[in-house]
Amino acid sequence: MTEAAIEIEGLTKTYRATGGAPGKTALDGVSLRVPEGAVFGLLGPNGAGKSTLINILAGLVLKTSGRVAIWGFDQDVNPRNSRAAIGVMPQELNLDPFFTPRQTLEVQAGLYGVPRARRRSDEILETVGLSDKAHAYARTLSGGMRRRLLLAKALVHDPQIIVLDEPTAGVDIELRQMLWAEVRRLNAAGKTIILTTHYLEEAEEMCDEIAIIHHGRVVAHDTTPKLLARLDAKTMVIHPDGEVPVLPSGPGLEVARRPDGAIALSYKTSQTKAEAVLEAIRAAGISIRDVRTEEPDLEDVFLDLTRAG
Ligand SMILES: Nc1ncnc2c1ncn2[C@@H]1O[C@H](COP(=O)(O)OP(=O)(O)OP(=O)(O)O)[C@@H](O)[C@H]1O
Repeated sequence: MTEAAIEIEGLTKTYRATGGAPGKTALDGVSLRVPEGAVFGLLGPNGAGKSTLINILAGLVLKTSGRVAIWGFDQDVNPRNSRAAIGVMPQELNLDPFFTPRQTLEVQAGLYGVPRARRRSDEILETVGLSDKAHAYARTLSGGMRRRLLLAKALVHDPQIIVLDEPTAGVDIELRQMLWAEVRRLNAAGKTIILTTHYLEEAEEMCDEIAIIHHGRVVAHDTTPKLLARLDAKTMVIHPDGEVPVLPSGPGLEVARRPDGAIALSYKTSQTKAEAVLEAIRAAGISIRDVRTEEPDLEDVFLDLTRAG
């Protein structure tokens, strides 16, 4: 088994009641292991507890109970080392408006105790495409540029683990591509990546492993292919040659007409073989002009797990 980049055991967080608002349990016994070198997706509906979890990892929110170890360092025993091993690109675009990108990175490097000789501010600005803005005030940067700068900030102390909290929410295609290319590059260089996203297609494409959080609990955690295999559902879509007065039928088959004239036959791959589906089509006297299959995607898995409640 690969080493764990992050190990979380029985993590809970209850925000205290304030000014009339009741207390809120945002994390309710979360246990997770993020393997070294993974691109790990943290998914969940709004309010599921993702930001709370990330903020605890980043040392910005205090947990109520449980254990968190980052790069082998227990947060309670070794807070400095565990903080040094992780860099977080937050969701909010909060930057000091009077610092230039270069100053921002230098200040961040100072906070993390990176010696001058080992600072790479110019190189990092180049990587995120901000070299020409190195000396512009942060308040003059566009939203996309601020996001690039936040990523740059997360990289300053060269952490082993990089957390990106919804990095591509509301960004244009060019920036999204740059961010994903950067994630791939960092991962190829050996970094462990944790990201939250609302774009399930992206999680499906980018992540080796995915955990789905719902109401502060982990409701699923698996490799992406295994998570997708869970639904065990397939749909065969055929375009018939000619009229189809009677739809095919058979055990375990759900059959429907589509508006474009296609016929969709859904079945569970564990119970029904494709051959049996084809047999049902032939038995109904249908000749097939065209056929394709549809498999469930992450969105189906996600909805299946989070729909109830
Ligand atoms: N500082 C706080 N005080 C009280 N409750 C909070 C606080 N921060 C978050 N919560 C509550 O904890 C729960 C989890 O919030 P969190 O922000 O972690 O969810 P999330 O999964 O990141 O959601 P989103 O995708 O919308 O960012 C929510 O019910 C939220 O209202």
